[in-house]
Amino acid sequence: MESYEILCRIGEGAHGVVFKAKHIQSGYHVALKKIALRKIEDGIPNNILREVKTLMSLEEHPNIVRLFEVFPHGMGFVLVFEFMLSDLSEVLRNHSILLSEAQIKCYMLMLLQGVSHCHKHNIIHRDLKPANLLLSSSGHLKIADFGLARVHCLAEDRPQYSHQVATRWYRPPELLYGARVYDEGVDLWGVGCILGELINSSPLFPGENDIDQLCCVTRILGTPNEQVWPGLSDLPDYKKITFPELLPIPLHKIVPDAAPLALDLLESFLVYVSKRRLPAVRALIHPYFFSEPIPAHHTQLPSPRTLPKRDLFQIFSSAEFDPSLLIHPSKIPSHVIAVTTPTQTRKIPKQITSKKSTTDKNSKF
Ligand SMILES: Nc1ncnc2c1ncn2[C@@H]1O[C@H](COP(=O)(O)OP(=O)(O)OP(=O)(O)O)[C@@H](O)[C@H]1O
Repeated sequence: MESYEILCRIGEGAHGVVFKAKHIQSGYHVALKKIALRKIEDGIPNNILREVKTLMSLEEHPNIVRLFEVFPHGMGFVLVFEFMLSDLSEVLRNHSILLSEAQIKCYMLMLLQGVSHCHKHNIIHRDLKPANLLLSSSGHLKIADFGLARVHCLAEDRPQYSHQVATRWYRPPELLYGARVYDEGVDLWGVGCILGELINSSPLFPGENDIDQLCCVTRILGTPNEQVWPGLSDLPDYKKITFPELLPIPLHKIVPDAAPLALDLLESFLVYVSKRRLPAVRALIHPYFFSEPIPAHHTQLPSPRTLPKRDLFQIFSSAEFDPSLLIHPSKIPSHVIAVTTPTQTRKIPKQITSKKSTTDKNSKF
């Protein structure tokens, strides 16, 4: 730990706190994930073991976050990652950013390159979502959070996997129906959801619970049956859930801003049968990426530095935040508006202002 100087706290995950730190010798910034074990006998949490094993086994790749080292510390240990400024969920939450088609293509290329690298090494990430796609100061997108990743077994007698993986909005239908045997298609569904979200600037399937999640999917793809999805009725939870017979809605009605080739790519990921989803390595040569507008260079992406502070978003969207306490702009004396920027005209209630100042340390920027 003496090699690092802690600069600030970035955030907290299920198993530990993440800090921004400086590697004293090189001056490089890193992210330290401190994992504290409550009792030594409990051992290392499975998620952490998976993350370390997966990242150690993967060859270095520009679109996978780098794990520099792991060392014991106190009652736990520390994972040292390359430091990333932001993540794709922050870009998507920022409504002042309207991504161009060329920029969306650039994000998708980087995502697919990372996914294809994982799949080439038989690793299924199982939790692809915008918050796990970190962005570096140079605009590179890197897949992070391999806590749910596992090595995909190609043998016939494959072990059964947990179906409680992948954050709900990005969870594929086979997992929602309780499948225990699944493949890389799990990640390709997530990739499709992310592409749709980048184009629409809102999630494609924002289910409120697991059943509602399946409803969101069936409303768009139509109610699945044995014809479109052979083997569906054998899935563990198939009989527990019945849906009215719905016909699919053409995707161009759901993603109206998508160009024809973008729709074609999207359609090739969002299919019920996992094996029919377009593999990442083939998606990389889809005509979408070779047609005008060509993908932007990563330096032409919105700079994470220009994104508003993460904590301000968290305050405005938190349960404690009472919008009725905001003063309507028409009620603010004109001289106040004249000297403030648009975001400052939002009057922040006292207790929230103080919350912000305490959490400000957590900001990534
Ligand atoms: N390499 C990194 N650089 C900068 N920030 C990071 C890095 N890795 C993680 N973070 C940030 O640290 C915070 C905690 O991350 P962590 O991976 O521990 O948990 P999580 O993904 O938020 O949740 P969970 O543990 O449930 O998966 C998040 O805000 C994440 O974006």
